[in-house]
Amino acid sequence: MDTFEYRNEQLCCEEVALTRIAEEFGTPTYVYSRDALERAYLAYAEALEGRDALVCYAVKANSNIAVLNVLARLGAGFDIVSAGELERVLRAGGDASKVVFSGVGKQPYEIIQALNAGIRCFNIESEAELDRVNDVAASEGKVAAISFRVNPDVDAGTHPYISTGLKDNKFGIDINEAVRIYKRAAEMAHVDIVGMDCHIGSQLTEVAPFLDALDRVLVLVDKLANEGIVIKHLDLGGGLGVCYTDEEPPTPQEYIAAVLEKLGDRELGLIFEPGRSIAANAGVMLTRVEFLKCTDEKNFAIIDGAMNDLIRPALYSAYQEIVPVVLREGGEAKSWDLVGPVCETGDFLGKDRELNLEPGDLLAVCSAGAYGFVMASNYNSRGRPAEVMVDDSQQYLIRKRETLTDLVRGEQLLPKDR
Ligand SMILES: Cc1ncc(COP(=O)(O)O)c(C=O)c1O
Ligand SMILES: N[C@@H](CCCC[NH3+])C(=O)O
Repeated sequence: MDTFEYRNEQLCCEEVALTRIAEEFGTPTYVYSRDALERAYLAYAEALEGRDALVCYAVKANSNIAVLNVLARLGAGFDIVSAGELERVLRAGGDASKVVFSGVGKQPYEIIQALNAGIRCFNIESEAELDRVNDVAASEGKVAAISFRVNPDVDAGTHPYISTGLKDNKFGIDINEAVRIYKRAAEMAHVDIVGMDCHIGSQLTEVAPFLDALDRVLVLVDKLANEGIVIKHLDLGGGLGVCYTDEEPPTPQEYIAAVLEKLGDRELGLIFEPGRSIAANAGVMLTRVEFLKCTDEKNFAIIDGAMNDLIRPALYSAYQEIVPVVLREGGEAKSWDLVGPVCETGDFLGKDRELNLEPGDLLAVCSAGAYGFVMASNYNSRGRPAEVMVDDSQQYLIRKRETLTDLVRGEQLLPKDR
């Protein structure tokens, strides 16, 4: 079954017509399919069956606790980048011992929280961060399990803003410095070296850059072994791309098969941190056409979803398919720019889209399950959208639309006498 498909001219998510969701919860609203999330996670888990391996879903891609809970119930681990994400994982019933903590700027309070929760491993991204983790663990009377994120200096062939494995990116330690830094860490009393990780970028559509990075990382694993430092697990990060339009990225099965082939009979535990490839195509954002405005130059469809709700088109010129929720007979398709109500010229969700539109039409912005709601903001004092999870023929509100009260929560006026 395709997750999102037309039945009787109506776009459905699993067994639920999206018009029903718009009627009940309004627009803009994010809609996720439980089944699609589960299938995407299981594609990784099943490809790794029988191995010492963990699939740590990258929480940043979609951190709604209902989404995390669906994955936790399947036994997923989680890749976090903040204390906030750890809190979400724990509230969602995630197992702390399957959590890895990535990110270049972990704060002392975040390290303490993660140590006390009993996470599996800190993915350390600099020498200064190594010192901090060791000091904080010492002050807590603990030993932190650590891995270094190595920057292998390979070109992931993706958008420059989401490429992370090049020398001039801020991520990870320089691969040429790694032996020295690992040796320093081995001398420290409050860290325990367990792994090595790398993550070279996001939305990769070829296996080759992953394998290039793996080659370089394996050379390092062997060099360390010669120094008596044993790497127990390799964490290859996330990054596998999805189809937004006509991309043909490898499937998780193909990607993992290629990795396993390269690893041969090495005894290394494996961790993956997929985000986008689990969540992106499990979700759409519903939005409604408010007005149509045609000039000599352009046809604008003004919709109720905007860059604050879904920033990828404005930020990366990302293309996401936009399709009608109800297919219309009659009328003609024209080319439209789909623009939101935010006061920015860059506020568009799609440009030059051939659509047959009338005011009031519902549209679905596709592939919006990852890096959608999580990157939403309150810019222009717009409340963030609702989120709904579909499970077979049921729809569940998993995050309420923000109200005007939510918008000013935590703010206060200066005292009257000032
Ligand atoms: C360290 C790390 N792990 C995992 C991910 C998830 O990546 P993706 O959503 O491309 O799978 C990211 C984001 O790119 C990341 O920075
Ligand atoms: N937010 C990005 C991906 C960033 C990946 C996080 N390291 C996107 O929408 O494509």
